[in-house]
Amino acid sequence: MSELPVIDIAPLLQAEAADPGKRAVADAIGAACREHGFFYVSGHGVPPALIERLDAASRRFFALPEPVKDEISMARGGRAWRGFFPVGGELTSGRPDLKEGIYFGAEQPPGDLPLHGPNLFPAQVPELREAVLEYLPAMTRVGQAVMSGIALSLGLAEDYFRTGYTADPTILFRIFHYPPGPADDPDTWGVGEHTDYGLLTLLLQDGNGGLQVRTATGWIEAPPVPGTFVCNIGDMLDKLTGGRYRSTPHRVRNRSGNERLSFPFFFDPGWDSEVPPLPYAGGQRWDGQVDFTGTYGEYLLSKVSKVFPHLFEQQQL
Ligand SMILES: O=C(O)CCC(=O)C(=O)O
Ligand SMILES: [Fe+2]
Repeated sequence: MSELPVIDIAPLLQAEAADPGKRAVADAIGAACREHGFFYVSGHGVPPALIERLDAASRRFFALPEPVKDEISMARGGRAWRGFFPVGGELTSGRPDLKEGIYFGAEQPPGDLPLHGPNLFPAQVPELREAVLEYLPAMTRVGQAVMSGIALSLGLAEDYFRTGYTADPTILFRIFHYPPGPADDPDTWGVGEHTDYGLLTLLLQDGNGGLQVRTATGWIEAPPVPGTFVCNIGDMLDKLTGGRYRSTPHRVRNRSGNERLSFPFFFDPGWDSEVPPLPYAGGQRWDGQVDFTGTYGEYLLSKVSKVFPHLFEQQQL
């Protein structure tokens, strides 16, 4: 059993749901955000069959030989920042991670804007494209619903974010494969300790476990709970709330002996949006503010450059 709460967000997905139902969910979300900044989301409405298709297609992709996977390597994704990276290719806190993965974002036509453009999908696994393109809008809906609960919990109107700086959210989606690793090498992590940059992360993980969360009293596991996503607060929401809603460090080590897959979906402010302080609401002063000026896109670019320094130099973003 996990120490992190499971919150059924179904009322937040209903446009006409009675206020008291939404309010109770929002209160649970607010409490979880203040406690650990981590909770599980159930009642999210994403079909289990879609999740199964996504998982199966991803396993087929990662089982392909490396040269085939390299046909969609990030180097070919250019400034759009999409595609495959091999084990050790991504740095967290300056160290290579024991994972490989694929970066995706909202599917867009080619253009000059960094982190925007078409996704790279593997020709050998056509069903991956279908599953990802269905998953992104399904998760965007979940992201908006959780943000409506967060808005209510902050004393703001339910649609504060949805009609504001997440009206056209920045969506990043990744699929990670953690091969079974040297289980207890103290220096080797699937993902090293870090916090997430933005507003919300919604993580689908398979049954293998391995995600750990740093609490005031030490590291705890966030084990898989069937039918849920793990939701955690990013740095931006932490800053906006003056640290009341926590962006909590977490890390991954795959000790299962199996191939672990995870699917983090990042739900963040629009690329061109500025992120002003939250208004006075519900009798509460939200005196936090983000520590950057300019747009969310500029902030994100400065972060991503640290994770893939080589690519960043090549692409001259
Ligand atoms: O793979 C996981 O379980 C967590 C991944 C993660 O923390 C991230 O991508 O930010
Ligand atoms: Fe993370």
